[in-house]
Amino acid sequence: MQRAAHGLANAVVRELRADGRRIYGSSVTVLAGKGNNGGDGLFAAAMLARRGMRTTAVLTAGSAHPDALAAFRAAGGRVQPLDDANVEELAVATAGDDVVIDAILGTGARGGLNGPAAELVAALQELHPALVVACDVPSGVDADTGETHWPVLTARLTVTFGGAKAGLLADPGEGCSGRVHVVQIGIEDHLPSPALRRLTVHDLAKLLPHPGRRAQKYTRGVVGVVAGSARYTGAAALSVEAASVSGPGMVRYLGPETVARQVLARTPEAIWEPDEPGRVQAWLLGPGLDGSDQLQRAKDALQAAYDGGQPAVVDAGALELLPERCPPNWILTPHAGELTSLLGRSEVRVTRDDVESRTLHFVRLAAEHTGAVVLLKGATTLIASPSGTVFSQSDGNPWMSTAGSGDVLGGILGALAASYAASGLGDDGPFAGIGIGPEERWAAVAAVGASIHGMAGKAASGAGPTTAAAIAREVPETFRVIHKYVSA
Ligand SMILES: NC(=O)C1=CN([C@@H]2O[C@H](COP(=O)(O)OP(=O)(O)OC[C@H]3O[C@@H](n4cnc5c(N)ncnc54)[C@H](OP(=O)(O)O)[C@@H]3O)[C@@H](O)[C@H]2O)[C@@H](O)CC1
Ligand SMILES: Nc1ncnc2c1ncn2[C@@H]1O[C@H](COP(=O)(O)OP(=O)(O)O)[C@@H](O)[C@H]1O
Ligand SMILES: [K+]
Repeated sequence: MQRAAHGLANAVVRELRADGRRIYGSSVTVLAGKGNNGGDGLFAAAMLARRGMRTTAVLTAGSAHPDALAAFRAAGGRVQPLDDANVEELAVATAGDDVVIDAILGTGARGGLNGPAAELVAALQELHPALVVACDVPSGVDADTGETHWPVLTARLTVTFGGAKAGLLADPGEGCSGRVHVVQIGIEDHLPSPALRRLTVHDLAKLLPHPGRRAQKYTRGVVGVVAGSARYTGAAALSVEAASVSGPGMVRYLGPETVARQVLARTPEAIWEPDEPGRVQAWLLGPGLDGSDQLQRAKDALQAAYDGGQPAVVDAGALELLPERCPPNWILTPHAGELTSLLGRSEVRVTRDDVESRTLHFVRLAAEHTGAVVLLKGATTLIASPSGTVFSQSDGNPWMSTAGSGDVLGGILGALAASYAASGLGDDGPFAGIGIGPEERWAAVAAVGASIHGMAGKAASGAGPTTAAAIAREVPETFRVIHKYVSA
């Protein structure tokens, strides 16, 4: 607990300094519950008091961790028990402080806040405190699932102990957590392996396909794309362009001539396949499909992938064409609305709101039911393997929620699937090197794609508007940025 508190106090100090604030004389209020989470918060506040901060503890449950409370008092902290009568007064006072530490509930919570603690947090959320730091997990967020019991005080920083909890890496919990800082407290060897895995740029550097010296286009992987229609020409143009710049040997486009002309005007490297397509190592099926001809092409391609054992990235309109059970090297890419329909196909009746409030649960369920990798798009993208592993990537920014952004993701994924299918995901390759087992490799491939898409989008956006086309154009530079980490 001392290590955790120390890590928390240090993180508060760093955050204040980064804001250009002095530590001495600044004010901090810790909202302390009665369990160990409150204990961590009180010990941390005692350390901050000894560094000259003006400290207040609001005890939200009447009692508090006895040793931590004693340490806090001994360090000169002021104690304010919360009750029905003083909620408003304490909310206003707390919101005026330089720092608020949320240490009401941690991993031992059952359900969310209630009574005066809930009222205090709801009032504080409205008052927008300058800096909120959550202890271990924002109170009200389920540490195991990311499901939230409102109200929750949105943190700028969550200081968590031992390892990043799943609830900090899946929405809506991630949306309440701000940046996540992990403090090692010496119990890591005894913790179960984390339920969610996030690939870092160092992982990507190891995993990205790299053409060997004697590479030629057919050894690097060919991706077949069935996308677009007279109505949604752009989806074809964007997904083919994105596929083409994501490192395959070649892109074959299947679709009507009118659309193909526009696709080729943008990406002359692509090959139009009016009739029987040539061989491919992977498929991208679905962006912007409309009309029976394109649906038929997607159906035929899906059948070819099924029979030939090729990976297929299945998006948008093609999600309706899936068989009941998919091969484990297929990657389905629904957004929350499409996941709702996908689950409906296996008799799981949910609304989009249900999916958005339990992202981890439903993405896992969809992978279980379909047998495929399911990539749920959103601010945080979750990728569930049918084997149970879930990756969480959050590399983009909200400017990426723009029409066609998903088509670009599809193109990136299709190209990567072709590259990996051509080079093999081998037993002793880079995936094994970073502890990714054979049964979770296609999910890892999808996570690589989601991460590249996010990084490219963030680079294209900076901190302002961007377009899907700009995201695609940023992909080659994103590969170069990642490759710089190879020797780092
Ligand atoms: N584990 C470790 O190795 C380490 C753990 N560490 C720290 O411990 C934290 C976990 O501590 P914890 O187990 O004491 O639980 P915690 O989250 O403080 O709250 C539970 C308390 O609140 C109560 N309560 C429950 N639900 C409630 C609700 N809805 N509304 C109101 N009250 C509710 C419940 O009381 P009950 O209802 O059972 O009487 C209980 O007393 C963890 O997040 C981390 O900060 C670190 O020090 C590093 C090492
Ligand atoms: N708030 C957000 N922050 C970061 N990325 C986002 C956000 N919202 C959406 N995205 C990303 O943008 C893409 C949107 O895809 P999709 O919903 O299929 O849109 P479209 O069909 O218009 O292309 C996804 O990759 C998703 O992860
Ligand atoms: K907390």
